Amino acid sequence: MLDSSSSTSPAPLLHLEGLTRRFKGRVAVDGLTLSVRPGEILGLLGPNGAGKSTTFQILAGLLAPDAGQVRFEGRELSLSDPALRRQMGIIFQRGSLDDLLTARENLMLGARLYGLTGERARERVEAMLGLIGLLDRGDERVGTWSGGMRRRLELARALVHQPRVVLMDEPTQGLDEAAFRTFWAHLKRLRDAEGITVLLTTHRADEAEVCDRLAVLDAGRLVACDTPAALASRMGGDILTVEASEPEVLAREVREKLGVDAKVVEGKVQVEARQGHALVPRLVEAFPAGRLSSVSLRRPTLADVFLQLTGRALGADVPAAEPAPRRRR
Ligand SMILES: Nc1ncnc2c1ncn2[C@@H]1O[C@H](COP(=O)(O)OP(=O)(O)OP(=O)(O)O)[C@@H](O)[C@H]1O
Repeated sequence: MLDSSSSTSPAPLLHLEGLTRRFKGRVAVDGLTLSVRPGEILGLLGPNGAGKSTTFQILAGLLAPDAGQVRFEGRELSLSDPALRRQMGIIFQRGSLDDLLTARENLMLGARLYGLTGERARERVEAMLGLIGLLDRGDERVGTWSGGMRRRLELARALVHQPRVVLMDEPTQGLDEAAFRTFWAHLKRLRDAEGITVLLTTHRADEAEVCDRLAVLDAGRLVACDTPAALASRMGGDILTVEASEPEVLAREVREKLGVDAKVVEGKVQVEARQGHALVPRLVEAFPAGRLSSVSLRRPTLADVFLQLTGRALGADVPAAEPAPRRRR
């Protein structure tokens, strides 16, 4: 079962059933079935080309699926249905703020687009500015703002009409570590304050770690869906990484001499081992001085989980001409 956490789950707010989209015969999204629970932050995780943006665009009503359906609170809805649109807030990968307007004006514009006017609109604009910690900056034009402040404002604008679901396509793309952390602190605060459900796309392992659940996509297919902790626990133990001048040769020798499964990942020899610390001295003893440039040990990340699930690094693109691999279990 791909969605291994579904048995105890509440009724889904949003349910995708067999969503499929092809481009010139090539399948970008391949029979995607996925439930998003009320109040959760669900991340669609996968490398470039996995089908995340295509899924986002289908849900945002920008692209028609070739097959499949979407249910909102159990009702089948067309993705262009205004009733569904009003329940959604959307943040696109490329920002869409008006640089010549102030933060308040940008939010007011967002409110008006969804039919909010007068005192109600003003109340929502002020509440949103407060929740993203920018109340005292509201009268500044946003053209000069940092990437992190702009993303927070986009988040506030997506929520100004009180949607139930927020869709975000790579929301923290290009943000530095500090801006990334601040964005997520505000996202979680807004989720709690407004009771929203969030579906986002990401290819960042650090962003995947902070989602409540992850749907792992590879070549348009769902390969796993679970909490980050449950996915990480699928890895047997520690990750030992060895840098050396001839990694392929070293990996073969490590397999032969130590009887462990060593492979080359992004130019370094990598071994997954239950007792990683016990392997370090064996490794150093087995190879003469100078063969190994460095040896390091760490806990597995979601990038390692992705590699194990798909045989592909999260940072790598899905090759355009490659036929979709067979589904793994
Ligand atoms: N408009 C299009 N025309 C043709 N092929 C497309 C189009 N949009 C997406 N594709 C192809 O569909 C596949 C999935 O792309 P998609 O953009 O959904 O992946 P992604 O996981 O979002 O990657 P990225 O993070 O790079 O956006 C890729 O092979 C891509 O080249």
